[in-house]
Amino acid sequence: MTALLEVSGIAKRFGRVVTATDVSFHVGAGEVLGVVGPNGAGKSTMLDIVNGTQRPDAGRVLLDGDDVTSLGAAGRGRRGIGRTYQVPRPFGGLTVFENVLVGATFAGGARGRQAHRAALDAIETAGLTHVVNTDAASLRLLDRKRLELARALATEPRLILLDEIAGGLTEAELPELVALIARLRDAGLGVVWIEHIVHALLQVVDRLMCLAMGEVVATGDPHAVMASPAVMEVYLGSVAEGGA
Ligand SMILES: Nc1ncnc2c1ncn2[C@@H]1O[C@H](COP(=O)(O)OP(=O)(O)OP(=O)(O)O)[C@@H](O)[C@H]1O
Repeated sequence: MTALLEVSGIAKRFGRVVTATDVSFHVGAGEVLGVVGPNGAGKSTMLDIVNGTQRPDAGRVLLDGDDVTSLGAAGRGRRGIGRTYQVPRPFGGLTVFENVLVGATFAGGARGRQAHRAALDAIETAGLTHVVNTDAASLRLLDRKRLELARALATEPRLILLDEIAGGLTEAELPELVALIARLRDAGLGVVWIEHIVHALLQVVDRLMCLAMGEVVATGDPHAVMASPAVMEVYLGSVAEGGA
């Protein structure tokens, strides 16, 4: 069966910094792949390569079996790849609705009533209806995270890439976000979720991949991956060095 996303043999370097060496993984529709790894492992760069904001030096990105490696971010957005960023940057001075409408229109390519409908659906799915007309600049962090998600959902993606969306949330706020991601998965989206808060990831991911220094250290059953000697070494090593 063709995976929703198939990434194969990706290599990428920035000057002398190697951020990916032969990285391969796949994600199905209705599946959540968690991605862990120390700071600088190449996790965000991998999302950049999947959504087309960075070009790999080698390797291919297939969406539903179609090679999209040569498409830019806009083209991939229209093919169904949505993305959130580590640091939410809503347009201050615009309401939540206006921010999401921008996502639906410019990233999603929708117009008029269709864009309006996509924005409202995304706002409802992300749990932002109560602040739909609030200035985005005044949102608390959890709602800014939801807004980041709603802007991506407004493009009506089939695959959504989440970059540390739980970062900075309180323990009390995490279950809401985890439940929201589970709902996306249950609605049939493929999800790739990079996160340092491993216990949140483990509540929802179907498979886990650990990256370190641009290489896949382990991938598979989430608990087995976290317990594997290679991953323990990555984490104990990075703890010993004062990292993540
Ligand atoms: N545009 C760029 N130009 C030069 N170096 C870059 C660029 N983007 C990323 N890098 C480098 O590539 C390496 C991997 O960065 P990346 O952000 O992908 O790691 P990460 O695993 O997401 O880290 P973190 O968990 O801290 O977000 C780092 O050494 C980073 O400095």
